[in-house]
Amino acid sequence: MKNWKHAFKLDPNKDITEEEIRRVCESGTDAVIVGGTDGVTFDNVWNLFEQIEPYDVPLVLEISDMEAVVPGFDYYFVPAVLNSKDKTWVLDMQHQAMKLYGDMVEEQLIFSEGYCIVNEEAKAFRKTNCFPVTEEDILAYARLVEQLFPLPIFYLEYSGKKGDTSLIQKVSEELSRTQFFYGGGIQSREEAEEIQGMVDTMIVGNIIYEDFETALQTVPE
Ligand SMILES: CC(C)=CCC/C(C)=C/CC/C(C)=C/CC/C(C)=C/CC/C(C)=C/CC/C(C)=C/CC/C(C)=C/COP(=O)(O)OP(=O)(O)O
Ligand SMILES: O=P(O)(O)OC[C@@H](O)CO
Ligand SMILES: [Mg+2]
Repeated sequence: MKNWKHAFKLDPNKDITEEEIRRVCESGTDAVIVGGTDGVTFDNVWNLFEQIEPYDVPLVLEISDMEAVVPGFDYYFVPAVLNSKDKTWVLDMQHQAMKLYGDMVEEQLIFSEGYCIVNEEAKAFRKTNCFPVTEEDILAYARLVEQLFPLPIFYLEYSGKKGDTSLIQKVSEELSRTQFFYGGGIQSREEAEEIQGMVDTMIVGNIIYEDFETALQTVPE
């Protein structure tokens, strides 16, 4: 996982053809993450799982709903939304889930992600009742995840919008042990190349559903 440069995020609540799934899995991406903010159910996660599982690519479930935890994935990522106003999204959901699934959790398979959601228009920002963050806030969250908590992954989430590259670079400089995930608004090979050098892992989501051929071009050669 440390060496993942690129991952596609497939949304269980969006339509994708079998042929597109094949091309995503064989694109050369380092991983496929299944995750979304709304309309994620056991059935639609299972449906994607069954279609992706036959391929060799590492397969991750990013859990966004306790009812939609499907067994069999290679890894499980659990978000904690650091800039949420509600403790629910930072700790309580995870606490509740540990009551339900705690005895099934295999430590090697589960990774927590410290999310900082920057784009105020993003569904996840609204759903998890986030407060707007300044550059100073973001850098402090990165330090928190690196030095104080620490968590294995810091996820700078712009979902739907491209982030500020000078800020991405500054975040990168704060992180050494923590894996730096960036996601949001990557819509071309050029944008992917620009961001690639600054982050450990870039996540490409919506463009898969908007312009499939361009999405495939975001995979580094
Ligand atoms: C049975 C079995 C195999 C068990 C395995 C055990 C296991 C791994 C248990 C896990 C236990 C656990 C700790 C679960 C976590 C529970 C949970 C629900 C936590 C809350 C997660 C959370 C904070 C979700 C909030 C939403 C969020 C941050 C989602 C991330 C994805 C994201 C931002 C997607 C982008 O949004 P999108 O939907 O694409 O938006 P657009 O449509 O606008 O594009
Ligand atoms: O959908 P986009 O904007 O590519 O963002 C990817 C990912 O960070 C969403 O969680
Ligand atoms: Mg999306």
